[in-house]
Amino acid sequence: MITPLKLVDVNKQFKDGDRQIEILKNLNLTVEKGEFVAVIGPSGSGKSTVLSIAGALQSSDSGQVLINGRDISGYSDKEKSLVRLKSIGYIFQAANLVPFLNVRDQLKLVTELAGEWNDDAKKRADDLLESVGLTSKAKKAVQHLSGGEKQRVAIARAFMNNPELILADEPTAALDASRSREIVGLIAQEVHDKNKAAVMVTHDESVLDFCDKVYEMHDGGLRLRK
Ligand SMILES: Nc1ncnc2c1ncn2[C@@H]1O[C@H](COP(=O)(O)OP(=O)(O)OP(=O)(O)O)[C@@H](O)[C@H]1O
Repeated sequence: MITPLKLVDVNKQFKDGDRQIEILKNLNLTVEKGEFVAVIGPSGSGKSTVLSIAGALQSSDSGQVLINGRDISGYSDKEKSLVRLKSIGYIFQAANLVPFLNVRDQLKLVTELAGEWNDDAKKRADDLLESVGLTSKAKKAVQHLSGGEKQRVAIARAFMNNPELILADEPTAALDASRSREIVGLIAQEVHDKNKAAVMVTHDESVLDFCDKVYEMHDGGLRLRK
């Protein structure tokens, strides 16, 4: 079985004035198919940095980043953008939708970019909208949706290109408690039903019961919380 995400001895430093700070130190993380993993930890401990390295949005200084078994560390920008488009679905704190497009067209857009807007994709868009409860709003411009509805569109969009890996950075930050559980429940459902791998960065302890494993940032690495 191919492992969707494996980080091996990843290091990352940032410049802080004239000194270097080590944010990630020999960090290791493996996420298998069907696994929904949470990463928690104090502000500034490096959670978003882990996610953006796993998502080919920034590079590590050293170590391996294996997406579906292939080390992307040495990939060109063009190769990395292909991995981002086809193999990874992103869900951010703000849903980051295109305001003037309707709900269904948000899903169409990412698949058109991948050159795959065919009959299968159209069916997948409709199935995904149904699974997040938005069939009746498919033609509505997203600027008129509530925060929770926008986040549900973002979830459907993240799954649209059938990526093996889903990365979510504080997906509930803008939502109240009951909407937060609804949103994370939907991510868990998609991950488990479709055998995807997902990593969610969060500070929201009330949604951790949806996750199969919870890791805490500790001294630049990750440790499993019992
Ligand atoms: N591009 C950058 N240049 C310099 N420093 C950075 C950069 N990106 C992140 N940092 C620093 O690295 C540290 C870790 O940032 P990161 O955003 O990963 O933390 P986090 O755990 O996600 O925090 P939060 O919970 O507040 O979002 C912080 O001190 C941050 O200021």
